[in-house]
Amino acid sequence: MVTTAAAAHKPQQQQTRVLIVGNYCHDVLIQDDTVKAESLGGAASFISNVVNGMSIPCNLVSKVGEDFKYPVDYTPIVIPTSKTTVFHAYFDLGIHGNGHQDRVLKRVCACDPIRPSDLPDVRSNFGMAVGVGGEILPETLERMIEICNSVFVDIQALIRVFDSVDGTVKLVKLEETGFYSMLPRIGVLKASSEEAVFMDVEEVRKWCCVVVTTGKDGCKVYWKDGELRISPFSANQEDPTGAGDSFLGGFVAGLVQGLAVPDAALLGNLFGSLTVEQIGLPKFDSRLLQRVKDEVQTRKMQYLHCERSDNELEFLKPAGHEQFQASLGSAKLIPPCSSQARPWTPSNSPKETEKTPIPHYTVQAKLLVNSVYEEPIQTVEGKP
Ligand SMILES: Nc1ncnc2c1ncn2[C@@H]1O[C@H](COP(=O)(O)OP(=O)(O)OP(=O)(O)O)[C@@H](O)[C@H]1O
Ligand SMILES: O[C@H]1[C@H](O)[C@@H](O)[C@H](O)[C@@H](O)[C@H]1O
Repeated sequence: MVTTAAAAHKPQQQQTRVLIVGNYCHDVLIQDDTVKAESLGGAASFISNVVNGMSIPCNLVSKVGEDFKYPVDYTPIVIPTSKTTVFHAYFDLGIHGNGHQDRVLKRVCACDPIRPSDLPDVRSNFGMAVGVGGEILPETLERMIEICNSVFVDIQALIRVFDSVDGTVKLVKLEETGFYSMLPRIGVLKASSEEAVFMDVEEVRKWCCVVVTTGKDGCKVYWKDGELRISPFSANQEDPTGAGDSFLGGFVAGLVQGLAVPDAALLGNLFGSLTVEQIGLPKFDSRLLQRVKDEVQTRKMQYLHCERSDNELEFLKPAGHEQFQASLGSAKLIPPCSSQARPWTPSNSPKETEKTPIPHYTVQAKLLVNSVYEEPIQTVEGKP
């Protein structure tokens, strides 16, 4: 893996494998002025969901307020003087501003930033800077670079700014942020295709690996000397929320287990495709997860016949990549252990007369159909 000079000089303490840094949040999905669903959100929750699903040990640093309302595997830091970060996602088809194709996001509450002193005093193999609401500060990323062998960054943690009146998420150019000079010391920068236009990919790829996710078309990996398109898996999209986060979780899960970049990106595409098929935080079927883990083990055995370096990202497609893709694709076809009712989705917006039963699609999300939701939707903290 990419090892930074700073990391190489640190005393080798016990390592946890993956350190995820970013705030949990409350997601509210809205269409036609109605709350359609609420879910645990934040890139940290989607990524840990995948990494845990793949049985990879990790540690997570997140801040929430006392109003935080979901059960989670990694206890967040509770800030008594702050509220949990809240995002409202508007799926109204009429809204297409600000480069968002499928939804407009508004941050209506923001919890405190994560500071260097909040990070554990223990080395990690992979650090993931995955903020959603501006909680990753330049000094936080600096500290992550010091304590992690390789740092993966979601560009959304770096380039989001928030409208001072209604919290609408806007993006700024990466060069204009205080993070730009750190690029040579990070391992991978991940962006969606909408976010990628806010950086000069040709410039950034000279410094670190760039992965651009392209929705139903999969993703593209750029590095100094080359680029590769990685094929998608087909999916019936219900809700795009968190697809990029789950992609990053799958990608890192693959790399942690020693897969080459193209194979790890396939795993990212797989988890991205599984995520868009459910609303909010997805619940992965246990048989599917087992099969994916088995396929990864089989793939690793195939690597034993190839000469590979242990401390650098391997970019070239290893022999058998297409077979690995087919195996993961067939894992996706395993019927789920239990069938699920079809919930509300941005694309199948329910008619007034439809009475959809409330489905139990994930333990950590609840669905409000033609809502009996009584609290007013806030557009900005403290304002109706
Ligand atoms: N409709 C789809 N069909 C199949 N795979 C998809 C689909 N949408 C997304 N994916 C997978 O998920 C990955 C991430 O999707 P996308 O590029 O939309 O990220 P994103 O815009 O960052 O998502 P979000 O902001 O909602 O987390 C893609 O690279 C792809 O592998
Ligand atoms: O839960 C979601 C998810 O993490 C998205 O990737 C992010 O863009 C949103 O801000 C967040 O509310």
